[in-house]
Amino acid sequence: MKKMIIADRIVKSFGEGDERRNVLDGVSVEISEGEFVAVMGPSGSGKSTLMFALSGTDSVDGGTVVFDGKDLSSASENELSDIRRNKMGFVFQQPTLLKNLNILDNIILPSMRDNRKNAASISEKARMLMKRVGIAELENREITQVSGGQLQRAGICRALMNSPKIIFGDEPTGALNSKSAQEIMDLFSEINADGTAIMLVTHDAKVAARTERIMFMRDGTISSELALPKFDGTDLDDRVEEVTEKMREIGI
Ligand SMILES: Nc1ncnc2c1ncn2[C@@H]1O[C@H](COP(=O)(O)OP(=O)(O)OP(=O)(O)O)[C@@H](O)[C@H]1O
Repeated sequence: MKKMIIADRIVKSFGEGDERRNVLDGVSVEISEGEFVAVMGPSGSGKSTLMFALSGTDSVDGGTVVFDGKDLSSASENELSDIRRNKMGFVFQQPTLLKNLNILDNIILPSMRDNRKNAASISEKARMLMKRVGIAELENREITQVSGGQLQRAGICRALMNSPKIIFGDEPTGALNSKSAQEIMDLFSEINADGTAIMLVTHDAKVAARTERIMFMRDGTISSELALPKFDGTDLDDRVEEVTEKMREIGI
């Protein structure tokens, strides 16, 4: 598969003077088109920082990140926001939806700001996605009138509006009960089966077990990886056991 992200020895530091330290300490990562990967590791090991660096959300202090052939460190702010808007989708633990807008309007808002498409086709696409993720009947609901799982489905719709090449998820199931979390993971598996790459930061072995490669971070580096076959929906318990065993082995 063609490489979509090639990060070479990236360094990201925070703090001043003696306090300054490398939160990413020379990390090299490659993610292929259509790949489904997870990043695990202890709190503070640099997982979210890695995600923000690979997505061009944050600049790096050393090394390079090439996304879809473009070196992000030489891209202008406009180019970066263009790439993020058109080629990447973001899903967070708590979807950042606006209280005074209904579900549909929240989903279409970022696309509406981008004037290149017309409102009717944007709404049509949003309704198609809402149907696909099982929230078609909720388009007029306020965001306070739906469950956490339904809200996350809306967040996923919003992330899919521009048909991204990759979805970055930072603990996307972290605020959900286990049933909703598994349903959201079913949805991610389907989205990935359609060809969209997904990178999830997670503490949850059940989430990571759905992916095909887990990168384990420690102190700003990737200390080990675990490769798994593509998930076909059948052997989740065995996969979770394999991931849990690996976590035990490396002391997470
Ligand atoms: N903007 C920032 N300014 C200063 N320090 C930061 C900043 N962002 C992250 N850090 C520090 O970098 C380290 C790594 O943070 P990061 O959020 O990447 O960890 P993580 O592995 O995702 O942790 P968690 O599992 O708790 O979310 C932490 O020590 C954090 O305090």
